[in-house]
Amino acid sequence: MAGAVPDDPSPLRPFTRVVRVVRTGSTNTDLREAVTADPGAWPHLSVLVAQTQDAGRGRAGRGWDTAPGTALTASVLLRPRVPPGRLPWLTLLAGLAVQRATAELTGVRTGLKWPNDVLVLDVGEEVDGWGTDRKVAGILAEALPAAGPHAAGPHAATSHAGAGHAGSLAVVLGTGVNVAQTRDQLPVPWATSLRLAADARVTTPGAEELLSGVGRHLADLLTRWEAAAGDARAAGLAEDVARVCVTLGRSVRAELPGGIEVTGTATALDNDGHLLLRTPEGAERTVRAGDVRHVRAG
Ligand SMILES: Nc1ncnc2c1ncn2[C@@H]1O[C@H](COP(=O)(O)OP(=O)(O)OP(=O)(O)O)[C@@H](O)[C@H]1O
Ligand SMILES: O=C(O)CCCC[C@@H]1SC[C@@H]2NC(=O)N[C@@H]21
Repeated sequence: MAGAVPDDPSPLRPFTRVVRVVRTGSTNTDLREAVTADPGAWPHLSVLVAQTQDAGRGRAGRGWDTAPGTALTASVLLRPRVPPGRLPWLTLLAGLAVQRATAELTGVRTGLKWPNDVLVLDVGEEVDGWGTDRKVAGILAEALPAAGPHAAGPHAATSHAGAGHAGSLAVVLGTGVNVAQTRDQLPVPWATSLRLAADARVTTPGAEELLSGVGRHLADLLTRWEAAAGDARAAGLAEDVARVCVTLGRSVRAELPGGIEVTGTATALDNDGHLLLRTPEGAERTVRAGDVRHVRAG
């Protein structure tokens, strides 16, 4: 990462450490490398934010393209005190934090597409796989391999009993939000930005303001999630996610790893945050990973 700026003297709450860079390839790649090299320097809820990202990464090896200075591109280091099996919820909870912050700051109606997309709802012509919704943000969660005694960091010192692996998991949670792009600056027809989607009378929030909103919601959701040892249903979080997850109730085509395709109606999220589908034959299928496209019923 080039042009590292010294740590902010008045860090954005609730982040524990804020590092800004002017320009880099990928904040996820940088944060992974930095945490691996010096785990003790990156407490739970540290954030690395870049003004410009030149080689952003999306899910499934795809790129994440944002014109300089038009987007929020940030990665947060988390050491969630939950059993590893509950980790799929993290992407959904981060999506919920972004959904809430974007809606709150712009008045734009946003929702989640399982598992990692934040959408602006009902704003355009039909686009295959996206309906009339448009993608405004994406989440890329990457778990780090367990490391030595420092891996738990200071956060682990407060770990609650019963979480088992308390503090030993480290996850880099990347968030990309399209803030101010014009139509021409967006890489795909199903993308939008907050500026394009918001009422012209609304001032689009800056990336910093957005980051602060996302951080506040994320910290709140994580506290509730950890208090229930990762059981999102018990914490009432599964319901919160389901309320804004527009994939549920839709006809979808899921492309599973290995190229297998399953179609059906998305009915629910299971206890681990996986998507349940009811196939036309009446069978139930669990989608744990892969791409989901929203298709028109009938
Ligand atoms: N700023 C952005 N906003 C919304 N979506 C984006 C953005 N940048 C990249 N994408 C997404 O990334 C993908 C394009 O990335 P890339 O050019 O690496 O794709 P690819 O691997 O060639 O994709 P595909 O297999 O979909 O053709 C698209 O699927 C698109 O959803
Ligand atoms: O929708 C996706 O496929 C996920 C996109 C995630 C993009 C963010 S931008 C900040 C962080 N750094 C990256 O290289 N990727 C994530």
